[in-house]
Amino acid sequence: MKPVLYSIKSKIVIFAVIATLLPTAGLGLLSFKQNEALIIDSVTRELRVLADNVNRQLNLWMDENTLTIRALSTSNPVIEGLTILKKQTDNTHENTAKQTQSVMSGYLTAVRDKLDDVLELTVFDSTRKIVASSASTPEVLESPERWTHASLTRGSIAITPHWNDRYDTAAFSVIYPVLSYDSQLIGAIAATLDLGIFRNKLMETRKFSSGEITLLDQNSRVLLSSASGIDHLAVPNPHYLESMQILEESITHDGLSYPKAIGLLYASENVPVTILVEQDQSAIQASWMKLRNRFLEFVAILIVIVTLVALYMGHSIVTPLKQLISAVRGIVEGNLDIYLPVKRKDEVGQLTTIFNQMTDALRNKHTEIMAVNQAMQQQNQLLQKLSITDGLTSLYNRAKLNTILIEQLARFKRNDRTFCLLMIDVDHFKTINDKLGHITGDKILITVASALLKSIRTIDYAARYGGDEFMAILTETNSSAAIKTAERIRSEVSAACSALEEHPIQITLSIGITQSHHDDTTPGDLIARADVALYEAKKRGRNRVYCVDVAHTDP
Ligand SMILES: Nc1nc2c(ncn2[C@@H]2O[C@H](COP(=O)(O)OP(=O)(O)OP(=O)(O)O)[C@@H](O)[C@H]2O)c(=O)[nH]1
Repeated sequence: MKPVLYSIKSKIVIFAVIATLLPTAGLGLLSFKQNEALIIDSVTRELRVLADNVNRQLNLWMDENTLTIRALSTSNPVIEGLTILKKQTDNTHENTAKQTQSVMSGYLTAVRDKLDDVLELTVFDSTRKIVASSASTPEVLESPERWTHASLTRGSIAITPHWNDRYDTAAFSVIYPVLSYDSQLIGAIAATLDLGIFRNKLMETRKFSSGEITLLDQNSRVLLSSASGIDHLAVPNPHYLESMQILEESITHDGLSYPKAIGLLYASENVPVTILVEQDQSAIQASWMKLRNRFLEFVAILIVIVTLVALYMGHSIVTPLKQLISAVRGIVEGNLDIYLPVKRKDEVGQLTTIFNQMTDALRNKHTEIMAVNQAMQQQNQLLQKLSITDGLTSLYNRAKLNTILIEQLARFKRNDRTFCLLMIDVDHFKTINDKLGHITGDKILITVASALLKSIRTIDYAARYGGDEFMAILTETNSSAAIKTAERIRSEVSAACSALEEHPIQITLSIGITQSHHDDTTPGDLIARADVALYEAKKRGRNRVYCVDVAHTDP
């Protein structure tokens, strides 16, 4: 049996699977690559929109607070208080100064209490000395050297956002100049804003995206984050610090909010903070993996379907082929009574039809050949019979007689079983012929042959030696028994010829007999002795039997 791999069915299945798998896998890989790029692109776009949104919110928040503090810087209590203090400093009225400071502090406290975003309000005089504050111990602001006269006249100074331990929140201070009614710089007002309040806005913005938003200070430390569990002032990994320089570029990194993230850094316009937006990369990968698994499932199902179809196709080809092979084997073994039912109209059906036609033709030819064979056999048998038979009498002919004598001689030498040869001649047959004609002569010869055959046993042989001469071989018979048989022949023949319907005739026979001798080597030896015996019978007056092997009395 050949390996299964070489069968037509296996080849069809292997081809079908390869033909399905190669293009599907190729297209799948291509589409994965494109999908991956599309997903990353789409996530980056979403993060950019989110960062834009946060930036806008931050600007709005800053604008609102700027308006409020600007309004405060031009409020009467602040301007008048600073004007009074300036004059009192000049005139050194200490009590009045303290009273004015106290009034101003009360005013600032009242204002701060009304503003949710403001943690603390502090007023400085033109020498950058604190004169009033809403806080009992005002925040120590950055070195006053930074807010020089020139810088204040430009509008405002923003102090870098930082974590304020006292208020336990991310704070952001802004300083605005205070001008007198005649536009002289008489001091400044500093507002410390609560960035923590902005977290609610971040959370609102985050509703529209699955990304997390984190605000970083200028040292890349966390000020505020929409994600829970992020410590303030946590320092992101050094990768962030590098990324700070690559603003607006999406990066994949060890995230702050997620183990692996796609993130975007964005510099805020009005507030000196960096906006970091991040999205969980594993979630993106999970959706990609889900897509990949769907694709693999699809490919697996496709391969199963293709394999089943290929198996069915292979089966539909191989099964009829196997039937044909088995039928052809049957024909080779000689069974022509085979018919295969034609169930299909395709090439296999055509092949089956042709096969049936071929077996029909073979059957017909076989029948013809068998008939011819039989006729030939009959002819052969006839020829064989004719070759050993005398045409007129149907007795054995001379050639067969010769063969029988050879066999009998051999047998005699082998078993020492004596046999006798009788040479029989119709007396005066020429005269009969002449008188009655050859046709009647033939009938008489046939009658003599028939009577001869009746007179001997089935184990004996009778032959026509030629003309009116016949031979009889009596097996396992000695001379005396042969003489008796010869006499019986004579009387049988005589009786038969006398009883002929058209020409009853008196027929006599002369018979010469010899027994087998041990020195006989050829049939001729026996025939010669039988001939001598016949001659002697004729000589002694015909119508008698003479045996050379027994003593006869003289006639
Ligand atoms: N009708 C017929 N006659 C045959 C046939 N064969 C030989 N004969 C004739 O048989 C005769 C034989 O005669 P012979 O053998 O000469 O002698 P006979 O007349 O029998 O005389 P004896 O034998 O001496 O008594 C011949 O006339 C042959 O022509 C045959 O097949 N048919």
